[in-house]
Amino acid sequence: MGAVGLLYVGAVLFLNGMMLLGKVEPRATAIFNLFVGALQVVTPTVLIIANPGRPAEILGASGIYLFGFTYLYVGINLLGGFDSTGVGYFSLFVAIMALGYAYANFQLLGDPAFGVIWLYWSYLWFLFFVLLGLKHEQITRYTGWVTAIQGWVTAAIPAFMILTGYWQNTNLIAVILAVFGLVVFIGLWPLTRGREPAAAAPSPGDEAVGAREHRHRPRWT
Ligand SMILES: NC(N)=O
Repeated sequence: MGAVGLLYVGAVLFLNGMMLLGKVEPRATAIFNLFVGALQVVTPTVLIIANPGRPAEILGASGIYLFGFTYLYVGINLLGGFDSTGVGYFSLFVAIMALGYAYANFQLLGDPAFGVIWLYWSYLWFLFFVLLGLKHEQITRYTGWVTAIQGWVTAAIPAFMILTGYWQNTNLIAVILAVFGLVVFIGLWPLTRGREPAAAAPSPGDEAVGAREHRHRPRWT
């Protein structure tokens, strides 16, 4: 059941990445955050109720709320136009907790591939903290790319592999993911630097351009 939710996590991360890259209007993205946020609160609740007395299942399910609440929080923030610092500092909490879940996957649950995936999520939620909590908008484009790529690599593809029975040899998958993450997320840094969208405040002669930028820029930063 967790894999079904994870599939749609892939979609919401992809959409959020596209929003940060200025491709999707923030309020349109907000609605899908509400869908997936609700799904990722219902899913662990059902898993916990269905698995009483199974600590490993409950441990696995407990982490899903970190993300369900993130997506609900983002969706409501974007629709209401609220300040992003709450989501930003909640993301710091998620980034720290994700290190604990990475450890649990490596040491307690015997799933090194998901250990690495939790490290990816810790990194991404730390970027959300820097972007939304500390408001360092210069990493918007970098964060957009990392978010969209993680949607596929940490969620949609693993979920589909689990659902189809191809999620095997998790030691090998862990090594591939670790190398991929290091190469791509370091390589993206110089490629995305200095290529942020123009500043939000347009000059008086730029009204039409400024209005267009404003429509497409995520207002959660
Ligand atoms: N599991 C996540 N990142 O929603």
